[in-house]
Amino acid sequence: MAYGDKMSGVLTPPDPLDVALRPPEDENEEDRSARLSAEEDARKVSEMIDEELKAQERAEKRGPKPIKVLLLGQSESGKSTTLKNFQLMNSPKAFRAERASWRAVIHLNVVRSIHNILEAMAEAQNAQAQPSTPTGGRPSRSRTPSDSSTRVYPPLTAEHLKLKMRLSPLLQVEQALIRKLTPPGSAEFEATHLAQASNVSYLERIRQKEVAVNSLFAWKGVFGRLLSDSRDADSGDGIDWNDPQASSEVVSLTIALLMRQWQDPGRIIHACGEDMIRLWNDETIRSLLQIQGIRLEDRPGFFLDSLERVTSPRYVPTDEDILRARLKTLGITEYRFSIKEGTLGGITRDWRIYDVGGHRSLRAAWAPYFDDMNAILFLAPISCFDQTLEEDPTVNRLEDSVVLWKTIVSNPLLAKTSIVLFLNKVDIFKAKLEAGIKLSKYIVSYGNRTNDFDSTSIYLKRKFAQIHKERSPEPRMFYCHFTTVTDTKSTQHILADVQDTVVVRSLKDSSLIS
Ligand SMILES: Nc1nc2c(ncn2[C@@H]2O[C@H](COP(=O)(O)OP(=O)(O)OP(=O)(O)O)[C@@H](O)[C@H]2O)c(=O)[nH]1
Ligand SMILES: [Mg+2]
Repeated sequence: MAYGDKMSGVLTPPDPLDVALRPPEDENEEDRSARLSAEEDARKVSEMIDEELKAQERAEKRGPKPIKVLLLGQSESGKSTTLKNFQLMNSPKAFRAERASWRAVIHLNVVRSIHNILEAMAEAQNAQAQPSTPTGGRPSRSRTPSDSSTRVYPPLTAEHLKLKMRLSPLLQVEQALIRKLTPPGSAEFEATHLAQASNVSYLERIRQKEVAVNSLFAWKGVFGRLLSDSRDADSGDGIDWNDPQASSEVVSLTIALLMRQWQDPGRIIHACGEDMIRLWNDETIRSLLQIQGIRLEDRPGFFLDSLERVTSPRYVPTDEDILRARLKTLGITEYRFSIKEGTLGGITRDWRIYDVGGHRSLRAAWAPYFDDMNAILFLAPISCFDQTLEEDPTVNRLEDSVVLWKTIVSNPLLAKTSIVLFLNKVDIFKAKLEAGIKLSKYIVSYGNRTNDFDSTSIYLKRKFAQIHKERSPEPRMFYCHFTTVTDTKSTQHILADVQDTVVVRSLKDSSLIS
């Protein structure tokens, strides 16, 4: 019997740990004393580690409480982008170690934009196919019920339709990326719910569909491997993607086969790169998008102007790319870091930044965090003055931010909390004003004041300041910054300022300084 309980006759496997640790049967005296001395050393190291952990625990109990900051604002206001700036400032190495994961998100953003274009082409094709509409190269009229009976489209050529066909495998890439990002239970397609609740057109619902990721799911880990895999992806597939001879049918079929074979959707995105560039630079396509009122360049996660770079097999996202990448937040993300406060004799303070989802359906989850925060960083994207909420197309986005601001500043649980306002997306705001979009058309109270940045920004800042003054349960300072949080340089400057303000306030509260 190799092992077991001889008395009962029942075989029980030997404890593998015991077997591994048991001294060899033929151990001599010299080996034995060497082994005992090594065991003694290991015991001492283990005790030292235990002692260090206990000391750390005691220091944490004695030391100052961590500073807690909660990021608030409507969906797409820039909360997660601000969190990324905090990470880039305070843990740049860890931030950059996650580049590979962001590459997948950026690819998803690219595919999403192409998907939007393909849908717009399909709508124009439908219009061209209407029996009562003249075809054969003459402009056609869309007669879909939702909108568009008066739209006149330029005709799509056979070349456009070939491009569309060759790019169709990207829809499978989109699904593959989404599946990786959002395994069952980790996220949801919000638009699936919206679609039933609202009466927006099918096309509009497709455009609204957006991937959201739950912070509980470690999605970044899923993509960690892909970057290194794709680095040496150039060889070995037997296909020369630069060969101009390759016919579209072969490319299309090959891509479909490779979809099954390859785990990295980046390869297919690379294979479709030239076609995507051709599609995006095509004048007919541009005017077709314009007719449908689609401005992809104003949407979050826009990378079509950098296609050559982001579809290259060796693409590694830059810091700016990561800040521009769009992934909607579900749940709550906590980010921890420490800062040495030089002015106070080198005390190290722990910081915790909390990022939440800003979609209306997620705002109920904010309240439990209110009673324990040192500061709220509230983001109001002022560029949205001419847009409506995705979750309720009857509500103006800026109006939603103002109402939300009122609710936050008047909340009694936050009476003693510092609130810092970021009037965000200043770059897009300026571009809209320069393009002649009038603030007064949407914010009627603005009246006939000049439509330049100075007047409009002062007006909006005053509105927010007034609400802050009138609605705060107790008097408190109004901190406000005009921001473009995708611009790391200016944002880090502002965040350093905010960090100082919050520290000073927290020290005043704990009476360490007066
Ligand atoms: N141009 C420009 N884009 C911005 C700015 N701030 C944020 N964005 C972009 O807007 C998109 C949305 O930003 P997020 O930070 O994901 O928004 P959020 O508030 O976290 O949104 P939820 O997670 O849905 O609540 C991202 O693609 C950002 O890159 C800005 O100041 N200028
Ligand atoms: Mg977010």
